[in-house]
Amino acid sequence: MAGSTAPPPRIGVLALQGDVGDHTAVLVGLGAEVIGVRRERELSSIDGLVIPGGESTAIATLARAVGLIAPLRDAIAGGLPAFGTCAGLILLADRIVDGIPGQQTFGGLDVTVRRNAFGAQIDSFETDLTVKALGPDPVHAAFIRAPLVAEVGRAATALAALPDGTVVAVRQGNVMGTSFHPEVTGETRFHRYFLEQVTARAVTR
Ligand SMILES: NC(=O)CC[C@H](N)C(=O)O
Repeated sequence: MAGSTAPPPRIGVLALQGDVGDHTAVLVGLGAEVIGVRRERELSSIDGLVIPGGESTAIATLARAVGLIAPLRDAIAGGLPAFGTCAGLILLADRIVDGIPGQQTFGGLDVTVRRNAFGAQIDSFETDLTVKALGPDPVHAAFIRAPLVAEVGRAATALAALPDGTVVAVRQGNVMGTSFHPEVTGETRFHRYFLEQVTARAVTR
């Protein structure tokens, strides 16, 4: 903001496993201050949280090992803006199918997500998507052993779908998730959109 003296938003990237560096690079490029989150105490100093892509089962197992599941769940339920890509979307979903037995999520999105819904790693693909919330230019999206949103609950809103209607991006208030990885294709508008939500919340607090 021109003439603004507000400090940059401080964004935590959950740094247990996954493409932490890709998200960090995009966020830093957009002017955010970024810290890696590995401990509960780090949650109290951040204005927003990004959950990277990677392997949701591994991230959940590590989060449990460091005692982060309940603190993350509480922080997100308490209004901490959160943005997850791929495995991050899975971890933000209230419900998952094709998880491993007992797989936990942090929740925040009233959706059911199906893991590995497009097949194996080798079936990964890239495509252009229309995302109205981000303007007219298509988003180039990379789907890497990606989940899909099988059901959008009443509290959540679809942001993007594949041509066959499969929902691949959702938002619910301050929580947003994408099946794909904008952070690996040079796409910055999702992160920008997220930072706008973070800043708007900081201003109204
Ligand atoms: N690229 C990704 O984040 C893949 C997600 C992974 N298949 C999972 O279930 O967690």
